[in-house]
Amino acid sequence: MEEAIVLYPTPAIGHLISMIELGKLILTHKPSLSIHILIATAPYSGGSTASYIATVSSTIPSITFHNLPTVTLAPNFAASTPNHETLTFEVIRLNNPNVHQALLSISESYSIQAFIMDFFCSQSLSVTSQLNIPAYYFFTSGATSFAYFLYFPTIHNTTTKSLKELNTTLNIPGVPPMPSSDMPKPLLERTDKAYEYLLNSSLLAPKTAGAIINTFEFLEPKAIKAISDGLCMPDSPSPPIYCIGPLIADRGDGSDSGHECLKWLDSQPSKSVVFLCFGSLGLFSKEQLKEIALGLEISGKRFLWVVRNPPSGQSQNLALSTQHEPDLDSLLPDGFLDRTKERGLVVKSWAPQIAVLSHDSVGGFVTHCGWNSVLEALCAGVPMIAWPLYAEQRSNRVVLVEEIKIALWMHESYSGFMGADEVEKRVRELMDSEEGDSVRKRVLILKEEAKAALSPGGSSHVALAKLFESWKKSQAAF
Ligand SMILES: O=c1ccn([C@@H]2O[C@H](COP(=O)(O)OP(=O)(O)O[C@H]3O[C@H](CO)[C@@H](O)[C@H](O)[C@H]3O)[C@@H](O)[C@H]2O)c(=O)[nH]1
Repeated sequence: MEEAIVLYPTPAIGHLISMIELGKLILTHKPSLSIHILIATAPYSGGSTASYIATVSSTIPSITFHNLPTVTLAPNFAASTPNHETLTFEVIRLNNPNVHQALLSISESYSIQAFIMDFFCSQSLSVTSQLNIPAYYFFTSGATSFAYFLYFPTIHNTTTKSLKELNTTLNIPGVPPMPSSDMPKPLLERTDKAYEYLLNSSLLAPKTAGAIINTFEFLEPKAIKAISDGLCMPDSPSPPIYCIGPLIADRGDGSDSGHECLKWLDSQPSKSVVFLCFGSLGLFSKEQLKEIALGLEISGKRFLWVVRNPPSGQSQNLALSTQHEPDLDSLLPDGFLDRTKERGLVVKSWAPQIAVLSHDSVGGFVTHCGWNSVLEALCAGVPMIAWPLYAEQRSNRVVLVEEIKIALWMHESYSGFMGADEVEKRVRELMDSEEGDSVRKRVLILKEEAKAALSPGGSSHVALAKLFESWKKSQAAF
């Protein structure tokens, strides 16, 4: 019987693309395998993945997508939940019968070697253990985040308070000193449903056959060592980890090449442009957009800025529903576009980020610190300014600035507001100062190390080979 690997990403673009890239990577080394990818209904919109999936589907015959039947959240569920992560967990929970059915149907024609699920899909472990299929986590953020997720049950057991009340610095093996308030939002509140789901994903880690992480040894050596030494799960056996990254989307189809912003970049001097883009979901208030505009204007620097409409109603600064094109004239200061037209371009809603970061004219990146954005900048050798917004991005900022030293810190007010003077100061600092030079040099070293990690004999290449070996062993064990 032909052998297959089944992948189960969460539908969010920041999770789904790197999982599909993992499928492609597996195929380059094991072309005889068949890759099956289960796609659950997206609980919110935020970055369309349809054209990317269509391209993969039509160009790589060994990858088959299985759209799981649509599940419906209870009425008012979305409105009553404080975190978008909870919506994802709920969709995954409701999909368990569909996953069960899909696995049964795939196994009629294939021998399933492994089931690789997103860390957020841990509830499907009950299905895979019932069917005796070895299951692995795929962790789409860095090893440092994985280290604190593994340690999270320990933190949970040592206090009855919520992290948001602790106001302390957490000392977690392999993790730089972490202010408790910089932990991911769903971990801050004990009564939050997402807290319970994430705690459960952490507790279930020892039941997996291993965890695949989108990082590489040189990038996060301390976290990787601490996890491998079992320090992050003091009370249970830690799963083996496979750091196979960096995995970033390969947009080799050239679909982005005609975008107006790339043509504009062609006319800008080398390394002169600061790119500002805030992930698949990031939104700012109108007041904040105005401050960014003023900061960019007084900085005198060239810029390319992706602007979206401000949040409305329940959306908590996140683009969880379909976005309308922003009306730039009403959102930005009077005359801003005209005054900066020689050196700046504002793009509405979405830019081809990977192509932009790889363009020679781009010299800096103001980012929300989503892990894919970080890896994409690193692979392009572009230094960053860290402006975290949601999910685990505040802890990523600590790691990027304090530990890896490829980003500058942006200092927000207590409410999270960033004044024009701060925007101006950091942009100038990145482009013109010694601090900027220092992060630029460091990111170029990491760019080379990333390539080396993926090359034959490199750490990620070796980790992938070990992962393939483990499939044989887990098959034997099941
Ligand atoms: O205008 C845009 C905006 C985004 N992107 C792409 O969208 C992806 C965004 O991914 P990421 O930077 O990781 O941000 P999120 O979409 O916010 O990703 C979620 O998933 C990540 C991986 O787990 C986490 O690190 C983040 O905090 C979490 O919010 C990247 O590939 C970007 O290149 C574009 O191409 N154009």
